Amino acid sequence: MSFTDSPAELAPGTPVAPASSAPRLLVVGCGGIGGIVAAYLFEQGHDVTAFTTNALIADAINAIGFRVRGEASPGTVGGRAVRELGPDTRPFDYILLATQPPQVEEAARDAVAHLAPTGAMICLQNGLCEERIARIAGPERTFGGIVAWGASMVEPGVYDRTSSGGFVLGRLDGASDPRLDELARILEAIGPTTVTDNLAGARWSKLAINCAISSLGTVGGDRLGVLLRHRFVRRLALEIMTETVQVSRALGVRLEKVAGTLDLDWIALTDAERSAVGSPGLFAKHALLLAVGARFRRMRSSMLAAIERGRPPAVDFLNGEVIERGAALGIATPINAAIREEVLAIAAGKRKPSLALLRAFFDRTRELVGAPSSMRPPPPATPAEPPAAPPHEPPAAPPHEPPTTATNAQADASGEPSLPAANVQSDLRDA
Ligand SMILES: NC(=O)C1=CN([C@@H]2O[C@H](COP(=O)(O)OP(=O)(O)OC[C@H]3O[C@@H](n4cnc5c(N)ncnc54)[C@H](OP(=O)(O)O)[C@@H]3O)[C@@H](O)[C@H]2O)C=CC1
Ligand SMILES: CC(C)(CO)C(=O)C(=O)O
Repeated sequence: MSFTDSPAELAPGTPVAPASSAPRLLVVGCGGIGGIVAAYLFEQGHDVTAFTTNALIADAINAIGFRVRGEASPGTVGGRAVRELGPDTRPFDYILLATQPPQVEEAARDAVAHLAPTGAMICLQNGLCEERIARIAGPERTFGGIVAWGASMVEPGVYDRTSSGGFVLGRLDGASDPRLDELARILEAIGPTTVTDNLAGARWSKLAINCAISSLGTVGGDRLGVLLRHRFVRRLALEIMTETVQVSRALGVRLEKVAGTLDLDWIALTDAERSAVGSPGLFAKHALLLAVGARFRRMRSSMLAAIERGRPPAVDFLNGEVIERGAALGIATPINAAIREEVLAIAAGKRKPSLALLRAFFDRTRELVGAPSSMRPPPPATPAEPPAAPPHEPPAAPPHEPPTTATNAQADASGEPSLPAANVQSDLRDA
């Protein structure tokens, strides 16, 4: 592939082929995701440049390298981070955008001059950012890259991979593209990577998860495992995901399973489940979320991390998208709207994230959903459950046992405290 000095947008439908020589890769943003992606790419010997606007991060990486720990970690990887890209920089074939959503358009505008005419920018952001980037780089040069694993930057240049998982790549128009296949082969070193012809379906499924997990994680101020042990948190997650699924269905989106297993269409609450408690279906959904919480227990909301670093939260790119698109379609999204307000209050310093704050949020929002509270007072064997209890009791628990996956909560490779099976059983009662 030959590079030109003035990369330009491709006309729609222009056939493109991957670079015939080793592709040049640029990672923009060296926080949790970008730092780990860059570390793996350096480790694999790719032609990669890591770019950050943050001097502390660049200095730490340039002094010691990328220090990665956690799931399948490569350890410390030598590599450099730059804070400037000179005009003579050779164009890149793939620019992986790894900023938070509020900064992604600015980052793309700054980087687009360095994108090869036949290259592509990859949105690693949660939300629906591809549409924004396509306006900057052109739809032919915009790929979605759904990140199905978790990461945190614990200090500049020090990264914690909080779960395994890979990527789902795709184009907005769903077309096949040899560049997607090439990129998938490159990213496979980080985790299993698939190419989808239904990017919208995969994006909306991930959006439903982030609207719940990232926002509840921000208000609750803790890791996923701790939060999802609480029935009221799972109930909120189900309500937020249900609203999101309803909007996506109205938009005609065919939802994809997340990581090939988590089926958002199935997990969305039925009308009966929204207003009643104690059905076997609801019990199974709680069991699934409990299993997800056990499997991904170390995940921590990147939105909470951004707020802690004094950055704006991505909530308008997550719940905000659902609220806005729902309003245009006449679909009510009261819990998404309420959690957005709560996140903004935290970002403004008016509230501090905590489990008690999340519990108060749950109690306050019961009237919005018109559903009876499904929470009975915590059983004595579950000390983690907060004391505030709704006044009335739910119907008796369904008779059957939760799926075995829920009790797998004890299996733990990370050294994090695990959830005893007895607690899982009692916690699932009265789902
Ligand atoms: N963390 C996770 O587990 C997951 C995250 N994601 C998505 O990945 C994205 C990144 O998340 P994460 O890595 O955790 O976020 P971080 O906040 O840890 O990292 C983002 C980094 O981008 C830097 N940055 C901001 N603007 C620019 C710019 N214009 N050019 C270069 N760098 C810039 C920030 O600098 P500074 O440090 O100065 O703020 C920060 O270091 C998010 O959009 C999130 O939606 C998806 C799945 C999982
Ligand atoms: C890892 C997860 C799901 C946790 O909220 C996430 O995507 C994020 O924080 O951005």
